[in-house]
Amino acid sequence: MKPSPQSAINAVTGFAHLTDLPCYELQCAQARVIVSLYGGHVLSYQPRPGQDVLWVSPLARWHDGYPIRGGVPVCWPWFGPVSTVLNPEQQSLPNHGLVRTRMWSVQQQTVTAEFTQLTLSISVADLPSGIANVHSAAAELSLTVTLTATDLTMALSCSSPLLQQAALHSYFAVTALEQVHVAGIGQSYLDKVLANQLIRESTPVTFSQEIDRVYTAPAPVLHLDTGQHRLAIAQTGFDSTVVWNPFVSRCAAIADLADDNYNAFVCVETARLQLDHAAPLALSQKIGQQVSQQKS
Ligand SMILES: O=P(O)(O)OC[C@H]1O[C@H](O)[C@H](O)[C@@H](O)[C@@H]1O
Repeated sequence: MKPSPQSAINAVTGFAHLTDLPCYELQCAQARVIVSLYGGHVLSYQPRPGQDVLWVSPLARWHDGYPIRGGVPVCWPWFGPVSTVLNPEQQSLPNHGLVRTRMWSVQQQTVTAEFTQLTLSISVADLPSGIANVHSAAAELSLTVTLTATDLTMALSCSSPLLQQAALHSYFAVTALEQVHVAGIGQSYLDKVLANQLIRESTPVTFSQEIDRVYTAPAPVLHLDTGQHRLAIAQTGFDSTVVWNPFVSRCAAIADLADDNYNAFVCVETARLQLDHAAPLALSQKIGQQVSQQKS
């Protein structure tokens, strides 16, 4: 099929202040996405010019082993501090897995009039023994980013039946933190601020304190009002959704966040966290605007 002049994929260098970062730019109609090869990391999603749905920290770095703060980090094959189930030898291993700080390669590019799609992949051979005992060869992880005129889908997959966790750790830009609303997230969560206490609460999540929650029964489609956008976040292959905002004191303690940056984002993270059995991974998050309620 002859590609539409409005759909394209181009290699570009740099995004915002990360001027030497190798990236790809996807376009479809008015929509635009930037994907970094470092981390296999979506950095920007503009459904229309000038309106970024995602947020990247002005202090984000990518050299010296830093994961990029913002966008959509890929957490794999564990989430948060590594579990001793995956890491029985208790090696010193980074938060959120191994692939946020590695270079990925381009596997496939597809450009049509209806969508633009880029697949990145990475091969990981140095899995800790709790994963490698189940599957000793290198594991292949791929991220397929599909942009249409109306939505962005990120699909993370690993066909090996591994004991594996994963998350698409999206940082959404917000304009008024106190008005941010997440609908469909459910009423039960493990509160990481309270040592993983299980809480059941019928009131909606609000962001007036540090929030770090693993929601255990979220709906397949969440609705996020960021103040600027009303977004539908569709999830597949997940067992949890993590909601995070560091608020004042935790934000001040994080080196690659400015002190007031907690006001600028909330994370809504589509996650698979179970460690009960080894299985292939197919996790996706699709971000679309609720057109009927879109704010100008
Ligand atoms: O600082 P990072 O390793 O990027 O993690 C940032 C945050 O990610 C998730 O939201 C976790 O639930 C939080 O506990 C963690 O603080």
